[in-house]
Amino acid sequence: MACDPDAETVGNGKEPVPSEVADAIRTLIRWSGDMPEREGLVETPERVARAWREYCRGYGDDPAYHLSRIFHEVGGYDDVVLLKDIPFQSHCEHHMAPIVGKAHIAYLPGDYVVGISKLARVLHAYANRLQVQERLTSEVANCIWEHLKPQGVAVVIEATHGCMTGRGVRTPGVIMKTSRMLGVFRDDEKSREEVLKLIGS
Ligand SMILES: Nc1nc2c(ncn2[C@@H]2O[C@H](COP(=O)(O)OP(=O)(O)OP(=O)(O)O)[C@@H](O)[C@H]2O)c(=O)[nH]1
Ligand SMILES: [Zn+2]
Repeated sequence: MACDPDAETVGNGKEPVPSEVADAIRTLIRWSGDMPEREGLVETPERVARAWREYCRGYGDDPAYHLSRIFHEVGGYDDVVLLKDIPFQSHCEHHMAPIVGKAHIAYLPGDYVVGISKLARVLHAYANRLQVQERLTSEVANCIWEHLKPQGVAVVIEATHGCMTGRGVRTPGVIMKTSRMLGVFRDDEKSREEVLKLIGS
């Protein structure tokens, strides 16, 4: 079941919800202790189904596509490019609970640069799936490494996990931080220190 990556069409009420999906959500509501037939919950299964299609629209969004329009470096700029504090939402694959945070994506150009919004698009294409934060971090870095062919990539992600706040260990305020460094940011300590200082997180 592929998702349409376009948020304008996914989850906007136009897509029919298969009856087995709505039935599954009714079962979950009943198992949670409520009555799916009561007035306020009658339309909830369809809403929830569409909401999940929207949360998971990344399955229909090819991250590499966003890096398919790259261009030769312009203006002699040969230093780090950083997109900082990119907000994102994802869902953990263990509990399907929200992961909410921000990402910092930096690269040291090789022969190519890319429109800066495309880095955020790559992030969202992977984040809008069921994830673990470590894999999300690696996937974003690897995709940029492979398709932009830079000298270095650094991806740092800081996020809170709903499965640790509203349930389970119930420890609000905890931030999980992950990083993935490739190329010069992995191999050269000075370059790594510089990019981490620029990210400043
Ligand atoms: N490493 C990592 N762990 C995650 C992520 N999201 C959720 N988790 C953890 O996944 C683990 C699943 O552990 P289980 O013991 O199988 O599940 P559980 O009994 O619900 O665990 P508790 O959350 O401790 O109640 C938990 O420790 C979660 O905190 C993530 O992105 N990365
Ligand atoms: Zn979880």
